[in-house]
Amino acid sequence: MGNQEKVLIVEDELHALVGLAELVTGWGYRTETARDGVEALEKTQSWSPGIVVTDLKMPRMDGIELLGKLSELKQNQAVIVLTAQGNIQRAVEAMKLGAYDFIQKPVDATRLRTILANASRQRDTERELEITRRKLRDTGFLGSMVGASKKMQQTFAMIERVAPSNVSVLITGESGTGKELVARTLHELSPRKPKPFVAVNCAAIPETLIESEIFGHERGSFTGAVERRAGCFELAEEGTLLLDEIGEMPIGTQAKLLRVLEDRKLRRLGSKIESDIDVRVLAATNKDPEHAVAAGELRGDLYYRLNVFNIHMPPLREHKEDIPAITDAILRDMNVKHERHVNGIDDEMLSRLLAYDWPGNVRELRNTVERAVILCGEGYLSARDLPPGFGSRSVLTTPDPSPNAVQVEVGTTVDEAERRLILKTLESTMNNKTRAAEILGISLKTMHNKLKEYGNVASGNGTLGSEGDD
Ligand SMILES: Nc1ncnc2c1ncn2[C@@H]1O[C@H](COP(=O)(O)OP(=O)(O)OP(=O)(O)O)[C@@H](O)[C@H]1O
Repeated sequence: MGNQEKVLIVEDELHALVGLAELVTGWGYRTETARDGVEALEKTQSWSPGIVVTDLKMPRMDGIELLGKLSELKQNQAVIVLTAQGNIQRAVEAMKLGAYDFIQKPVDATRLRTILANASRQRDTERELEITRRKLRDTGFLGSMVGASKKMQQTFAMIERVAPSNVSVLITGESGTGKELVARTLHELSPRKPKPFVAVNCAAIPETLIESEIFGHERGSFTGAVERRAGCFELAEEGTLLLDEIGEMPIGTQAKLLRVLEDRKLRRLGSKIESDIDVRVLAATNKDPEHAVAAGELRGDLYYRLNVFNIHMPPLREHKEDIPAITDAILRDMNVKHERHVNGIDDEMLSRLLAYDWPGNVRELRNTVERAVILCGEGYLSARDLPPGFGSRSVLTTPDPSPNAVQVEVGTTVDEAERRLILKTLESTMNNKTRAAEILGISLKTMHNKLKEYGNVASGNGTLGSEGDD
């Protein structure tokens, strides 16, 4: 066979150990041996086997403990467990802990050979994927994220480092910098990938509903709770939950959230029963979390619980060198979305994009390019396809009253004047509600409530309470 896969065989019974090692070496694998879990751990560190075949019952450290330690180290070995006859529960336990497969003793050589061949094939595929991922990262891609600048490469490295584990991550950065995209990428690169990713925007949900939205409720637990409803935690079971705009969550709800995170147990509103949960929790905020803690908007203990790792997204103006590549990726998306055939952008447009400060960050770039793709349709985008007045001023930082003025005649009610101002500001931010709320000095929650009043219902793709980009 000539397979050069490295196989570590762990067995306390010397006779069996030697026999297995000879067998496996005879099939063309490189083998090493260990007499218990402790020795096996040392060998995995120094020799990096792709496959570990281990007995369960051993002195010092047994097979189950070894499995746990290996999965903590995240070296992704395929672990094949040897179990005593009739001890199927232990085998099931091992599979739950991430073992690749199990085989009963006395070992059937044909079966072991097949399992090893399959495990080795799977390892090859994983390695190829890893190489492709690394190549892509070197050229500036991580999942759907684009960025070859030093700042983005540092972010990518951090994402790759923390993605496979279960730790909480607090993602900070200005609005539109890609915080939600980071959360999705963390999920995509984690073993939770096949399970749901649920995002909930805490600012977009009225205070009275937020607890039921997050924790779920039983029928009749409050007025309006006509039927039992699963909350975000349950929807994200075994997957990942992003709590967006965490600083906007009411303080009382923060206390309940902290308890859920600490106990890993959940009780729906109005229920007496607690159930175990397995959800990885990520949080995002565009505020400075330390200021939010100092201002009493974010509980300090919750902040420390969520901020096990911090990923800070830089504003686009600090990594403008990524603008061409990000624009390219957006163009490809928009061609598909709007069935257009745009090939690229011309030099003048590119220099205009590079000269601008992008207060709305990548979201603003995305909206600008989308508009241009719709207008242009095919060939190359040119400066003509940019919005009127683009770049001559920053609509978001220094509003110029002339093009964005709101007409308010005497006799207009205060409510109506407010409505016009809110809608006009929203128009100037290309429907970016977070930016508009910032400009108006109101909370995002108030913005959403107002829009609901005006009959403009917030939409989002799979995001509960999302403000939507487009
Ligand atoms: N590095 C990137 N590469 C490609 N697209 C990006 C990148 N960063 C952000 N985007 C895109 O920009 C848009 C805004 O990103 P996202 O919604 O993740 O920002 P955010 O920081 O969560 O914003 P907010 O604070 O307003 O919720 C999305 O369409 C996202 O796909």
